[in-house]
Amino acid sequence: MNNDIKEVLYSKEDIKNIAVKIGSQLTKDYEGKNPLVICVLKGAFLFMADIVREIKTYAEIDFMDVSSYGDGTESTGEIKIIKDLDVPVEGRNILIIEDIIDTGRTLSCLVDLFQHRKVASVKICTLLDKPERRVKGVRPDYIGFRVPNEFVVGYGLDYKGFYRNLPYVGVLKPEVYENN
Ligand SMILES: O=P(O)(O)OC[C@H]1O[C@H](OP(=O)(O)OP(=O)(O)O)[C@H](O)[C@@H]1O
Ligand SMILES: Nc1nc2[nH]cnc2c(=O)[nH]1
Repeated sequence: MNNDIKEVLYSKEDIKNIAVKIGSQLTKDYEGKNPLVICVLKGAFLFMADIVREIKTYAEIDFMDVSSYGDGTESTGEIKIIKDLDVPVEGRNILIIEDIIDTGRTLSCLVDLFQHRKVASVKICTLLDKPERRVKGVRPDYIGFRVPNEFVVGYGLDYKGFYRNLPYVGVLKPEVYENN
């Protein structure tokens, strides 16, 4: 699997360090606010697990499964809610955890949904931001790294279901796409 990677962009250590840094900021920002921290599945599962352990104040967690990519690397422009939250969100301080923001369609849809559900606040924490690809005006509040306009995999991010279990974020070799 490692042989399919052209370049490692963020190592396991880079990711650990940024999770500690963002976690410490979140601890300060959410002290006394009892946030509901929401993991957007599947890609954010590893970042969620790392980031919540760095939030050193009371926080509840929940999961949503949302899909915006039908196959491979191209956006379909459609957002599907596959699994909704287990708890009501009215009046809550919501912190959405994402692995990547690309076109912004997924987050734009989610922020609208939470505002419609009358939350007290909604903020976004993403490991990766790819601002060059934005078609919706979504601005994350906490960003791990700004990535170039390349399709990245690893640390939760997949290509056709694979590579999520890589401990780092990297770029696939072109021949991997060509052979698929
Ligand atoms: O900004 P956008 O263009 O909307 O893209 C970002 C979304 O794409 C990825 O999810 P994906 O739908 O691939 O599902 P997954 O997390 O299950 O891999 C990622 O986890 C974000 O949710
Ligand atoms: N795996 C992966 N999923 C994405 N979804 C939106 N952008 C990306 C990306 O660069 N990699």
